[in-house]
This record gives sequence, C-alpha cells and structure tokens, in this order.
Amino acid sequence: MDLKSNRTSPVLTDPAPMNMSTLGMHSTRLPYSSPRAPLCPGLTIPWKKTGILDDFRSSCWLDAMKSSSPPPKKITKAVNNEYASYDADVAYNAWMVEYPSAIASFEKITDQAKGKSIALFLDYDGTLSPIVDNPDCAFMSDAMRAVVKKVAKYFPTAIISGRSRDKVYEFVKLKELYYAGSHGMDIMGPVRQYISDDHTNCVRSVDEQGKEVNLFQPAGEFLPMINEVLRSLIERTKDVIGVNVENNKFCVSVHYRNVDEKHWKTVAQHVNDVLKDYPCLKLTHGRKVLEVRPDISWNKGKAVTFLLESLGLSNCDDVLPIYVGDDQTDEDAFKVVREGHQGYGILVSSVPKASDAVYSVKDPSEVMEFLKSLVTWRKSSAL
Ligand SMILES: O=P(O)(O)OC[C@H]1O[C@H](O[C@H]2O[C@H](CO)[C@@H](O)[C@H](O)[C@H]2O)[C@H](O)[C@@H](O)[C@@H]1O
Repeated sequence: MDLKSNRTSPVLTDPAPMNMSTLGMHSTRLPYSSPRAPLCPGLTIPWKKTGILDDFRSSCWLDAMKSSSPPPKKITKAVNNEYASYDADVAYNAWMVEYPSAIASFEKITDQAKGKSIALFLDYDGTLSPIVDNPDCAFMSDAMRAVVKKVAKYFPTAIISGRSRDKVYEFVKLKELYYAGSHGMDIMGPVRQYISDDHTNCVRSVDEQGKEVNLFQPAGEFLPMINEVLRSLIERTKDVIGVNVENNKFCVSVHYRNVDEKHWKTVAQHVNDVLKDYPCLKLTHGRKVLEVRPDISWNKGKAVTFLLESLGLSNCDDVLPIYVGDDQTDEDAFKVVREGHQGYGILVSSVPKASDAVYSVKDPSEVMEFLKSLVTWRKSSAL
C-alpha cells in the first residue's frame, strides 16, 4: 500500500489545503460579487465579476471541518466499541508501514546524517505542545523547552508556526532559535549577505537582544487588510458561543473547537460572508480552525527554503533538513525538505493520515524523545 503516491487507503485524510471552493464556499479564484473594489496590495487579481457564489454546498465543507482534527483513539475506546478500536489499531499499524516511527528508525536517519549538518525545523502547536481547547493555554512543558534548547546548541533550529511570531516566541522563550510566524509570512532569521530580487521584502533589523537579524515579511502590504478582516470576523461571529478569533498578524484564525457542531455551518457562513469582499485572501484548514491569509505564493515550505538560504545551507549536499509537524499546513514543508533537499519530514499523528512526511511520531512526547536522541547521538559522535 503506497499511501504517498496513491491516496486510496483506509487513511483518515486531513482536508487538502483548502480554499473556499473546497468548502463549497466563495473562492478567491472563482466568480464572485463584491459591493466594493477590494484592496489588493501589489496584486492583479484574476477574478471575474460574473456571479454570486453564496449558496452553500454544505456537506462538502462540513466534512472538511469534521475531519480537520481527527479524534484521538481513546475516544473510540471510550464509547466501548471494541471492533472500531481494533479496526483503528489495524489501520494505524498498516499506516506505520508507510510512515515508520522516527524513533524506531533513528539509526537509519542518523546514518543518512553522517558527514552532514542537520538543520531542524519545528512546528509549534500539536508538535511541541499538545492540542488543548484554549489556544492561549497551549504551553510547552519545561522539559520540552529544555530539550529544544539543547538541540539548538548542536543544530540550527527554527520554529515555523501559524501563530504570530511574537506569540510563538512568548510560548517558546528561547532566544537561540529562529522564528517564522504567520505560516512563514513573518521570518526573523540570520543576516544574509545576499538578498535575491524575489526577496525584496527582506530588511535588516535587530532582535530583542540587539543582535542583527533579517526580517522577511512577504505579505507586509496586507497588514491593514488583515486587521480590517480581523475586526469584521470578531464582529460577525460574536454571537456564536465558543468561537475564538485569533490575531496572528498576517493571518486570522477562526477557531471552532469549542463551538457546538450544529453551529459550525454558521461559523463557516460568517467567514464566507466576510471573505467574499476580499478576493486576495484565501482560507486554509487547520485543526478545528479556519485560517484566513493572504493569497500569495508563500507557505511553510518556502519559509524552510528561505531559512536554509539564510543559514547558507541551501544547495548543499552536506545538509540534512528535518521538519517535524502535525498539521495540513506542514505538508508544504514536508514536500520541500523531501523533494528539494533530500531531507525528512516527520509527521506527528496518532491516527493514519496521508502525508508527504517520510516518518512519523505519535505525539509531542515522542517528538521530545526524538529530539533527545538527536542530542545524545550528536554528543556521542563528537567524542
Ligand atoms: O503551525 P502551528 O504552530 O501548528 O499553529 C497552527 C495553529 O495552532 C493553534 O491552533 C491549534 O492549537 C490550539 C491549541 O492547542 C487548538 O486549541 C486549536 O484547535 C488548534 O487549531 C493556534 O491557535 C492557531 O493560531 C495556529 O494557526
């Protein structure tokens, strides 16, 4: 069963990177009707004003919302459905053949790393911290922080998160790392001497410690628009109990984890209503969250390439990038490290999921175990 090339398995698939059309909703690339000319900084928008796309083809998007964060196996067990639980275990074990445990395969990974520098890229939510109901309380443990600090001593390490860069730094609090927030649209990385033409938004700046850094914000012009949309989304959804609209600087996250499932459609309708005036924004899916972001050709994968370049580690045969993440938005990065840099993606998942990752771990505690092993291996190979 080849789940990577042929997605025809009993795998619980997260929705594909989604725009509104996947949800059966308004799409930024589809005909739409807008009451006013929307602000689209620096962009020529390829849309035609030929019709209104407000009708909901609801089963499609509801399915996508439901599968956006598969229930952990213990829920299956809690309802005492032994057969379902057994089936889930069989499916998981079959899936593990295609996505072997990064812990069990550790030697294989370090064999590949011999004579190479490892560059480490880590997602935050669901990878370094467990998924919790309140996004403001997604703290990482002190033990995890200590391991990440150690690992960063040996390997260049970056956090690439959907959160705003400031917020993810507040959680991680490690100055020795590089940070990319807003799904890679806000990168604070090492100073690079050469800035290519396609990175004109890259400016020299200083970090909180006064160290010179490069700040790259490819969606900088979208900031006023994103703030406008943030305010509209807060206003529109204020009566839906449990909705949480999060400001992630260049992205807005509309969380529905705590919304009664019967009101999910209302949430999506509100998001749709707001977004139809903004054809240069798009919607992607995270774990029980609708994420609104600029429709530019930039993602976590491109952020990985940018950081590798900044570190002087691109185009090198002697670099092994490893990216660890749990979410649909991490798939772009898995693809880039695998195809562009012969590296490894490690998917954090306790349920079968189609992915471009090569290896898997079950949960953040296994991420920690993997990182600890890297430190031990590096220390012993330095002897
Ligand atoms: O790229 P990431 O670092 O994984 O960030 C993706 C989103 O993560 C957060 O939401 C998710 O985690 C929350 C806390 O566990 C959970 O309550 C929520 O349901 C998940 O979707 C974060 O709040 C978002 O802003 C990020 O975009």
